[in-house]
Amino acid sequence: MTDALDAVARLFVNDGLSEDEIARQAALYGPLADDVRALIPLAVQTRAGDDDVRQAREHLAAAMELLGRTKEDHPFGTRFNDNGNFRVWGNAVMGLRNAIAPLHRINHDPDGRVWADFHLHVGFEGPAGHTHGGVSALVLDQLLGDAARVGGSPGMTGTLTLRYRKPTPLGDLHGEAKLDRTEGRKAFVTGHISGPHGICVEAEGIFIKPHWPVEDGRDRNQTR
Ligand SMILES: CCCCCCCC/C=C\CCCCCCCC(=O)SCCNC(=O)CCNC(=O)[C@H](O)C(C)(C)COP(=O)(O)OP(=O)(O)OC[C@H]1O[C@@H](n2cnc3c(N)ncnc32)[C@H](O)[C@@H]1OP(=O)(O)O
Repeated sequence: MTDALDAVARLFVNDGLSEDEIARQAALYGPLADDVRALIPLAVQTRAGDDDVRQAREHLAAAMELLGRTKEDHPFGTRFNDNGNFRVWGNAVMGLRNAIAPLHRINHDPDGRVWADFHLHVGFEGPAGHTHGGVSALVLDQLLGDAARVGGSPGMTGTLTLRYRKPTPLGDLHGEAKLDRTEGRKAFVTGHISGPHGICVEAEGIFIKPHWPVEDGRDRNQTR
């Protein structure tokens, strides 16, 4: 195992938390991330003047001082308990504790399709008024990877190919993905993002199951 893969495995931890404790932490830290998320478009759009911005920054500095008093010194990783309650709370796309994560929830249909309705605020802008192409790739990487996992072939992204068919607006969007087939350790997955005027980005991905044993979390809860 390489050092990098070793680090992935080390952050894959059964922390033995009770369901009550997980619920307590979700109720405590989820709203904190929501508040920070709400700040991002405000930083882009506020018209506040010198005094208000200075005051707001003092409040934020005080909040950062409070929050920084005790903290972990490593990324969140993947945590789970004996019930198979998996948590990826630091995940960039759907982490409950991650303020940049645009997805609240990924839904799983019985036929293996995974999908999410989500909202991209102005902090995700690329071309004027539209979604940054890298953000579409970010969301599709997660959706396609989750479809591979749900289909029983969890893996790292080997190749992700995108076709940007038309500009993706900001705002309310839909994304979905489905496992097409597997070949050995490779899972071939397709998906897309659509907006009010149809499909904007199509994706094909190859997800490769690492050599080391992976607990895939299939048929288990995976909370944001
Ligand atoms: C303990 C925890 C473990 C967790 C594991 C994941 C579980 C996921 C669960 C839930 C997912 C939820 C959703 C997540 C979504 C987000 C995912 C990301 O963002 S992942 C970050 C970006 N991706 C990387 O950083 C990969 C970096 N690359 C690598 O680590 C390796 O290159 C890896 C694992 C992709 C392949 O390495 P090899 O050593 O296993 O590959 P070789 O043995 O050489 O090849 C195996 C087969 O795959 C093909 N292959 C190899 N690399 C390929 C590639 N890049 N694209 C296409 N095919 C490739 C080869 O041609 C070969 O095919 P032939 O068996 O001969 O037919």
